[in-house]
Amino acid sequence: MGNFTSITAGIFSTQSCTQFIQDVVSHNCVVIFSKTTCPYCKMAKNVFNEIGATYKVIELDEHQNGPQLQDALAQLSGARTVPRVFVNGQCIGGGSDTRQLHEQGKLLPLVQMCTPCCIIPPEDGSGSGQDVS
Ligand SMILES: N[C@@H](CCC(=O)N[C@@H](CS)C(=O)NCC(=O)O)C(=O)O
Ligand code: FES
Repeated sequence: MGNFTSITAGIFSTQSCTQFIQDVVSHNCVVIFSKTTCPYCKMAKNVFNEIGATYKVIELDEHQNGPQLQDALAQLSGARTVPRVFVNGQCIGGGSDTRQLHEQGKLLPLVQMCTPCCIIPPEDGSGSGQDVS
C-alpha cells in the first residue's frame, strides 16, 4: 500500500523549516531564535534592548517544530545552539557573539542598515522632531 513518509514529513521537514527561517529573517531586521530558559538568550535580548532595537523572538522550546528548526538553523548558520541571532538576514552568531559585536561598536551599524529601521527613537521629550533653527 501507500507510503505516507513524504506526507507526514510535510511541515516538519528541515527544508520547510529552512524556508520558514529564511522568510522570517528576510522580513525582520533582528530575529533571535531562543529558548525561554536560556541565559545566553537573555543576554542577546538585553544587548538589543540596550541599543533600542526591536526584535522578533522565536522561542524554540515553545515551538511545535523546535527541534526541526534547530536542525535547519544548524544547516543555515553552522551551529544548532541557542541563541541564533540574525541581523538583516545574516546570522551574526550566538549570545556571546552578539555581545562582542556590541562591545566593538559593530552591532548598531549593522542594525541601522535595515530598512525599515527597527531602532526605537529615544523619548527625550525634545519636541515633535521639527527642527526650526
Ligand atoms: N557561546 C554560545 C553558547 C551557546 C550554547 O552553548 N547554547 C546551548 C544552550 S546554553 C545550546 O544551544 N545547546 C544545544 C541545545 O540546547 O540544543 C552563545 O553565546 O550563543
Ligand atoms: S544557558 Fe542553558 S539553555 Fe542556554
